[in-house]
Amino acid sequence: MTDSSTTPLDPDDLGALAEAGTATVTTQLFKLGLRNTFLAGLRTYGRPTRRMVGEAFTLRYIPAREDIDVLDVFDDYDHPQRLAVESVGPGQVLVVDSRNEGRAASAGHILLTRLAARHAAGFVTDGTLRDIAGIDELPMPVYATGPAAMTNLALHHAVDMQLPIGCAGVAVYPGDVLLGDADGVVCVPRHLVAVIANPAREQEELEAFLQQRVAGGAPLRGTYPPDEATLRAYRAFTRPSAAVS
Ligand SMILES: O=C([O-])CC(=O)C(=O)O
Ligand SMILES: [Mg+2]
Repeated sequence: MTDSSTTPLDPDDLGALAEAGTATVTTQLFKLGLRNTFLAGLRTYGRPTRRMVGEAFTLRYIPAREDIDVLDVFDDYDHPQRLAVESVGPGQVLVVDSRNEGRAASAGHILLTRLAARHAAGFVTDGTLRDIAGIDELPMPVYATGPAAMTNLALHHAVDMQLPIGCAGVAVYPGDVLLGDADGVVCVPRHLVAVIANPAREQEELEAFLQQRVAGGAPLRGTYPPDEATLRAYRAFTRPSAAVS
């Protein structure tokens, strides 16, 4: 296993991923052989002004048991769910393994309001959320499968944090980078962030050019993927002085 948890992250690389978006980033990871990086089936909530990008802070739920998971356990402020919310650092994304179990919520408006106040970059669960109307007003991006009113204790037992988890069928290691946009969330293994940042930026710029050509009436043949003539036109468009020499 690659222990990349200490690989430094360059803010410029994170910016490049955020600009590129999840579609381009999943393609870049696919080019490296990684096919299972997209957390499928999640919806986006909140009113963020920017795309979600940040390192994963993981929290794991296992199934609740009636004799252990009673409402009184929340009297303990050090309950792992509460502790996780109060431990996430600025710019980190709290990502919860809820086992795709949506019949009880992974969190609610108060916990996610606190997370936003701690300047977290976002919240991701493969389960559901309660108080969804309030959550949808938060300035922080939130991803979940939908709403459910029942509190998490009914079916979830928060057991540990900052260990590798599965979320929506994808392995998420603490410190991996989660990128979210309107398509959903992709998990970028931390050591690959620097590898794909520039290629992702280049793919995004080229595709913006191709998109304009197709919108202007160009057929797919010769344009998408671009043939030599289209690539020459692209280079002339991006570097006019280099193209004439
Ligand atoms: O009990 C819960 O699941 C948490 C909750 O409602 C909230 O954070 O507002
Ligand atoms: Mg609530």
